[in-house]
Amino acid sequence: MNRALRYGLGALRRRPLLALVAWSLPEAAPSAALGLAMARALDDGFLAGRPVVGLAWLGAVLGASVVGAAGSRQVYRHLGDLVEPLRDDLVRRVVDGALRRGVAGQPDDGAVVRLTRQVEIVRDTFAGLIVVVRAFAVSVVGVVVGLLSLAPVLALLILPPFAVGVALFVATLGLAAARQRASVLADERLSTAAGRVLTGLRDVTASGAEEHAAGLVAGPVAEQAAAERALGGVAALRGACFAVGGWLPLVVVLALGRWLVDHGVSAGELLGALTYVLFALQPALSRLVSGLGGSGLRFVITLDRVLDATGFTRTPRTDHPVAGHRLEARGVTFGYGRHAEPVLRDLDLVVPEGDHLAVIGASGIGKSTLAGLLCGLLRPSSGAVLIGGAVAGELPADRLAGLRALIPQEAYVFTGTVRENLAYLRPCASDGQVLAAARAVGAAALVERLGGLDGPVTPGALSAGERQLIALVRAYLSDAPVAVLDEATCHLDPAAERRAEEAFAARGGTLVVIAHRLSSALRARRVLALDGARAELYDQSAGDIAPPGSLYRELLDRWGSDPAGVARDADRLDPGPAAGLGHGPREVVADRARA
Ligand SMILES: Nc1ncnc2c1ncn2[C@@H]1O[C@H](COP(=O)(O)OP(=O)(O)OP(=O)(O)O)[C@@H](O)[C@H]1O
Repeated sequence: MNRALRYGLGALRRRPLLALVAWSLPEAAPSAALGLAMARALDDGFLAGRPVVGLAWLGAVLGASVVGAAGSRQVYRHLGDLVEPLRDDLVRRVVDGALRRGVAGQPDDGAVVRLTRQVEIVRDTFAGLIVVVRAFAVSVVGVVVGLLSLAPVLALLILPPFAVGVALFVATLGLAAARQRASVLADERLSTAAGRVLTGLRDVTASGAEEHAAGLVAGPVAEQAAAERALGGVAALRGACFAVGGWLPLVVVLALGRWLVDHGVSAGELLGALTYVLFALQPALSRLVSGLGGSGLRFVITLDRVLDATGFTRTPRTDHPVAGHRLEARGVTFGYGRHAEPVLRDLDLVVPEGDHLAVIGASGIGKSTLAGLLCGLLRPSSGAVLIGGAVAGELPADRLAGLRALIPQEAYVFTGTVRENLAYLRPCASDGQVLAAARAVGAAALVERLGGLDGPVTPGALSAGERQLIALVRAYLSDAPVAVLDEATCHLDPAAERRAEEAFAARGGTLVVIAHRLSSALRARRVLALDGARAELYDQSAGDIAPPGSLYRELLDRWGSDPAGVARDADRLDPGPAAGLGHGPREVVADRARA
């Protein structure tokens, strides 16, 4: 099935769909009543010399219309519940795709245009499609019920040719979509070719290159003309389908009129049957043909383009089987941009549940990149990153957020109360839980200084270290079993850093620390050392501390180790050029938080 259609069908939520179907049923009443009331009005009323009875039957159509209108009113209320989730999902994909490309060094300047134009087109055409298909189904159900109540023989004469017409039309849709797409592409090619020639018109005239210029656009013009002719052929095919489905039933009933009357079908029933064809089936088929042929094709083609632009491969499943929170990188290679040198190459790593892993290496070696990959924010160029056995980058955002909390170097703090900032990832946390988290991480004094949980937070008035403390409490408090600290304590003094890290280690779950100081690495159970070419893993709990010649040993020797975990700024992990590992020491701001 076409990708866009599959996506559209996948976006239909069961509950709003059922509500829509339920409220559509009353709408079938006018279609069902139409022919039936005509037949009775003629047979029992006007032909029987009882005009009042005839008028009463006609009045019944009005009554049925009121019932149908009440249903329609509800239908439009529920339409939004069906359409808006599709729009939200597309907006999320477009933004997600644009951000991913931006992060990967391929900024997407057209994202906003796609967001505002193409997504809105998809939303509108999707709604139009639902309305058209639903109205068609409602009319057909009404007519089938009406015809069967009127005279089953009439149903046998009318419904088969109608069904053939509909089937033929549906069969042409694939061809129509292909030709419509070809026409759009031909149109784009022509615009490009004409644009090039027209912008150089002065030069073309000056150099007498009219013929050459005409030759440049002649091909695209011919292509566009052929595409339009092909579309004309599709329109003719549609006309033929309508003739079969809309007019053939009428001809059949008229042609067999005499025979029908001889076999007991009354004049009123004949009139009723013709009414069904002319006033219910024909309009329904006509709306379906123009609706599917117009907004339906527009929906498929525009949605296809949006999905292409967002790098869509398949609808994210909401039932990803996540078992636990073990992190795993399998042969991961990642580079920022298709032609950029990979930052990480063929990395294999398993972080079991409950592990405390420190990642060390020179500045710019790829530690933050690894953190982004493990957290599902970046997708590997090749290989896979798994969380709990599920591909991290394919997990829905809310699922991912429930599994891991990433605290970056630049802490995000927003204007609001202290409570809002601290409990952002767990809004239902009690005051006691929030304060306990603040105490554990070492932010109790900061909370007090800010005026308690109801005190105001003004981001600009906080130091970098204070902002980090707030972000740390926020992540500590979250339910996510995996915490990834990406130099999240670099603005704290060593003692404050130690307290925060120890709190996270004691919190339960997995802790990954992109280490800023050797003391951080020494606290971890395992250490992953990166140097671009190598990735070495050491198990400190097994006494496997930095064997001679190892990367880790190199760092320890150069800066001096602190096995007792006594923090000093001298142990920061930013080797200078002398180390042959990095790009020079960065300024480390020892921002002693007022904790
Ligand atoms: N968005 C990006 N686009 C292009 N290149 C990037 C991007 N982010 C990082 N890089 C490059 O990728 C490499 C690895 O960067 P990364 O931030 O992962 O290193 P790091 O080890 O965390 O460094 P630091 O310790 O300085 O934070 C660097 O050369 C960096 O310049």
